[in-house]
Amino acid sequence: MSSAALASVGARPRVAPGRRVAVDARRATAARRGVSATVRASALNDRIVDDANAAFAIPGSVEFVAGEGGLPKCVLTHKNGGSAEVYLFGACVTSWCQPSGDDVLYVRPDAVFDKSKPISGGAPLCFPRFGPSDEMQQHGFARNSDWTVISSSADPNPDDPEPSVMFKLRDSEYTREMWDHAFEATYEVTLRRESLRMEFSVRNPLAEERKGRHEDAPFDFTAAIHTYIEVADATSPNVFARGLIGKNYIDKAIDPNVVHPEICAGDVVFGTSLCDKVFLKTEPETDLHVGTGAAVCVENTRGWTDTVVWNPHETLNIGDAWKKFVCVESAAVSEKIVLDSGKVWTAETNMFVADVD
Ligand SMILES: O=P(O)(O)OC[C@H]1O[C@@H](O)[C@H](O)[C@@H](O)[C@@H]1O
Repeated sequence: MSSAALASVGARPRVAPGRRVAVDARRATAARRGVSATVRASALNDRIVDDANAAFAIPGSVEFVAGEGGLPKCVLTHKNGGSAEVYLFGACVTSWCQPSGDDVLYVRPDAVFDKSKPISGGAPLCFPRFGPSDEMQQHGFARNSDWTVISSSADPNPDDPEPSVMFKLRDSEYTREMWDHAFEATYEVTLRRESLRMEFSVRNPLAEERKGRHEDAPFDFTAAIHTYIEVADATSPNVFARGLIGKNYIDKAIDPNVVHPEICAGDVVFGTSLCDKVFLKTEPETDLHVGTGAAVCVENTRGWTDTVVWNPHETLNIGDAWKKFVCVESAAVSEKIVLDSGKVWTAETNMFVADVD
């Protein structure tokens, strides 16, 4: 060790031995608390998995297991070998596998499964705000909340069941701190032979159902299913989104508050810079050609009005992983949805894979 280094070690402020012990003791207590909080969280997760299995498991079709970080997730399995996985945290679909085992969805390498932030990947649900907001976190609190399971089924045909699970989220102290409205949201995910169906509903309950909580009043919201789709290489000319020509779009990479949207003149390609485009009043179907001779078709069969296409390019700290996905998002953002008391708004997305070569 050089004398300069020795001098700097010696120059450290001295801590009185008693104080050091106190600090160490506090650290040890905090560490013990951390450990017992982790143990408690893990016991709670196990109980949620057990309870969900007891109430909603359907052998061979619907099962609940501990996923990444021990978080509870639902696994839907189709007789044809396909499967889908949905975390109760955020009601986030993180996987949709074809019978071949290929996953259509993409989970980012920086995704964490400890509830410190939404799951970054799969198909996070954005509600009651899409994008940044003064009232709450980006894309709303739904993807940051624990949803509960309320039903499952494997109807309609026992010989060809379509496994399905439904989740519910209601207002809580946490949500009302940001958005002071009573609401009930449900989200149903169904694995069909050829497709994945996601139905999202929001209900504004009547005051009489919530004694003393609130008065009948409308609320407004925006929403989206923020689907990450895996692609071969986003920089390839064979990777593009089709179905948006002639639609007005807001280029958020340039100005999210633009007044006069541009008109889409061709397929949407990626690779040169951030792509963050909100296409307004779109047709039901947008096809993402993923560069393998297949396209993932995102069909907004009900409710959704708009389509967002996002590829971050190098704006995230995820190395080259930005080349592995493109988001095609079913959205209701061009006009806020206004929902009166007693009314329900429903939107449905159906995804399927098509050969394009
Ligand atoms: O990192 P987040 O919060 O999941 O958001 C990712 C992106 O989501 C897209 O839907 C938005 O259009 C982008 O502006 C945003 O950056």
